[in-house]
Amino acid sequence: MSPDAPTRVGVGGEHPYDVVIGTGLLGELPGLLGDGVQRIAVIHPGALRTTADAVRDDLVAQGFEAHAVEVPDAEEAKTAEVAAYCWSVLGRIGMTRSDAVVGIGGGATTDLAGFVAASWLRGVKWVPIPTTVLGMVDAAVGGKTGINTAEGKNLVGAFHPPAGVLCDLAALESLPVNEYVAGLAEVVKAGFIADPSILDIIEADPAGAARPDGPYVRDLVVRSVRVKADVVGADLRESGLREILNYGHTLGHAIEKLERYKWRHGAAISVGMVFAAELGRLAGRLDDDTADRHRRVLETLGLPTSYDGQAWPRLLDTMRIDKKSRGDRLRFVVLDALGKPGILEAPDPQLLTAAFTEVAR
Ligand SMILES: NC(=O)c1ccc[n+]([C@@H]2O[C@H](COP(=O)([O-])OP(=O)(O)OC[C@H]3O[C@@H](n4cnc5c(N)ncnc54)[C@H](O)[C@@H]3O)[C@@H](O)[C@H]2O)c1
Ligand SMILES: O=C(O)C(=O)C[C@@H](O)[C@H](O)[C@H](O)COP(=O)(O)O
Ligand SMILES: [Zn+2]
Repeated sequence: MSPDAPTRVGVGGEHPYDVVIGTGLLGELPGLLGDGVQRIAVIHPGALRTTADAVRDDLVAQGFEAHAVEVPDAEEAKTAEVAAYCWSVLGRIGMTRSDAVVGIGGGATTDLAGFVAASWLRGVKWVPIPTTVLGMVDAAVGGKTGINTAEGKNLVGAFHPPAGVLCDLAALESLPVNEYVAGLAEVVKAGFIADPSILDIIEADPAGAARPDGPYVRDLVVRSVRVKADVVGADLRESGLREILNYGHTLGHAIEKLERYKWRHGAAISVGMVFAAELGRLAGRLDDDTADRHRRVLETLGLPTSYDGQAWPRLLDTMRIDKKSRGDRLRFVVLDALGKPGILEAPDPQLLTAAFTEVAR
């Protein structure tokens, strides 16, 4: 195998597919889309217009009828209004059940594109082409698609696995360093919940790990994708195991909402993971070293690990509508050891407050 050959990570389950990781992958797209596709809607934000146009032109050159559909940037795209705009474009171009959606961009764009694909005609094929590290290692893999509502993050959505995922690492060259670093929070998450070798790589050279053109990009992406693929291949619909991917997200999503989505997702879940580690420690489930390691590794990458102490009542209120909640019972993913996640059911409110005190500033 030549060093530039793409790595393919298989995602199992009812509708298996490949996550292809490498460079110069555009030629792989028709193969992932499979037979029978005539029309393709290429959903993308303005920031990725050049890339989307190149993909569209390439598809047209190969005989497809491809349309670029520009949507607002980042979290602004994850709204019912933007989804409705996309549905209206799909209607106008005559997209049928044998056609397909391609989403090009960060996790926000692929979450929207996947949701549009899941809901249009009750489900058409789609392929995400993630262009952020967060999109590659997490959002584009696993078929969790959705949009936000005024009440909170990702409250409307569907499980709709893609036909394949194209992670072209060359896209990361134009990604601002702060976006790259924010995305590393999900990489660190994969390290804590399942593959500690990820943490070893980062800790051995944090400056190198924090660079989108650094020496560990491919290794970190492949390892994190493997973690995600193993989990979602076994539990697409989050009936159990998949909840571990929500490590740090209960508080993280509440922070995002309070910040009106001006904080990056990765930054919010960075604070959320330190909170979850403190919760695990205070519940007597996680050892001190592993709990402390969270703050250390996240801070060494330049990620935030604290949040406004005054916000606790509002955060607590927002967390009640977290998807892991069951009725009045809050549920949190915590660690029992490195790589051993579990669920903390309905923790005592005093425990929650004590854990938050550890991240409050
Ligand atoms: N579905 C899932 O399983 C899942 C998993 C994790 C996160 N998410 C979601 O993903 C979203 C966060 O994704 P994100 O961190 O990728 O943020 P994002 O999609 O908001 O993108 C961040 C910014 O980077 C820009 N950008 C993207 N690619 C670029 C490139 N190659 N060069 C230059 N600029 C580029 C975007 O235009 C945007 O401004 C959140 O909405 C989160 O809820 C979903
Ligand atoms: O794939 C999953 O499952 C995850 O929980 C991955 C998370 O990183 C991601 O942010 C996801 O969108 C959160 O899902 P939600 O169901 O809590 O909205
Ligand atoms: Zn996430």
